[in-house]
Amino acid sequence: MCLEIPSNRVTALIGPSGCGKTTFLRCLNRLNDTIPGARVTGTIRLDGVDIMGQYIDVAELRTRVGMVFQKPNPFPKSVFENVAYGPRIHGLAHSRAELSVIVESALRHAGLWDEVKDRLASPGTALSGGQQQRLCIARAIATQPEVLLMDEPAAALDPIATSLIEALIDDLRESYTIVVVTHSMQQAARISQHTAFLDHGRLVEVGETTEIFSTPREKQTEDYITGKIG
Ligand SMILES: Nc1ncnc2c1ncn2[C@@H]1O[C@H](COP(=O)(O)OP(=O)(O)OP(=O)(O)O)[C@@H](O)[C@H]1O
Repeated sequence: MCLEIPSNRVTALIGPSGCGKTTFLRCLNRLNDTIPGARVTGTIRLDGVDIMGQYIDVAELRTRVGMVFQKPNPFPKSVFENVAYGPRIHGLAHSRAELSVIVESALRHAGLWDEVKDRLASPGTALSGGQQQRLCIARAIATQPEVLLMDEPAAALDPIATSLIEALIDDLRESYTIVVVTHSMQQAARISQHTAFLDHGRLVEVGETTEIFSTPREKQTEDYITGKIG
């Protein structure tokens, strides 16, 4: 079965615990390459090009396909440096002034600028959990990726910080293609337009979110969304 991830939309990956959502997400920017014994079959194409191909530059792939993890993981550096790091190592800025413009723009886009503009030199780890996660999103978008992968990005946050992240995901899809793993079906229904249901390492069904939740085609999907399994 083929999963097409449409651009400028949010695709949610749902399914019972342990069904392989995170593993699948990590295939999309080849993060599983680092796991001994991991083996990938099938084909994953980004803009028509097989990302498992031998000529793919994995570091470049990861700038095109950024990632945000469940637990906010800012670098032990200042707020500014957290966001500046990627653009600097990829040579996206030619001067400190250009770098500042990129950092401000990423922080604005992540909905964090007003809260941190007076503390850019403070450690990123001193921010609240929700702010740290938005900092990680700013860090991910600072290199202008095409795709943003998010692995349960709000799972470690309180309800207010969660709703800020959900609103942000909705804003970001204008500029990025987003794939989100979520444990919460309510969250998938709120934030995504496209949903894929996985079970036991297999893609069972994929479609418009409204259809998956109202009229699933597969019994397995129906059992999951009605709470009979999972
Ligand atoms: N297609 C697959 N083939 C073989 N093993 C797999 C496959 N997908 C996942 N696994 C293994 O199953 C386990 C659970 O996978 P994973 O963490 O990706 O699931 P998950 O759906 O994200 O779980 P959770 O919802 O609990 O976070 C891992 O040990 C992973 O290596």
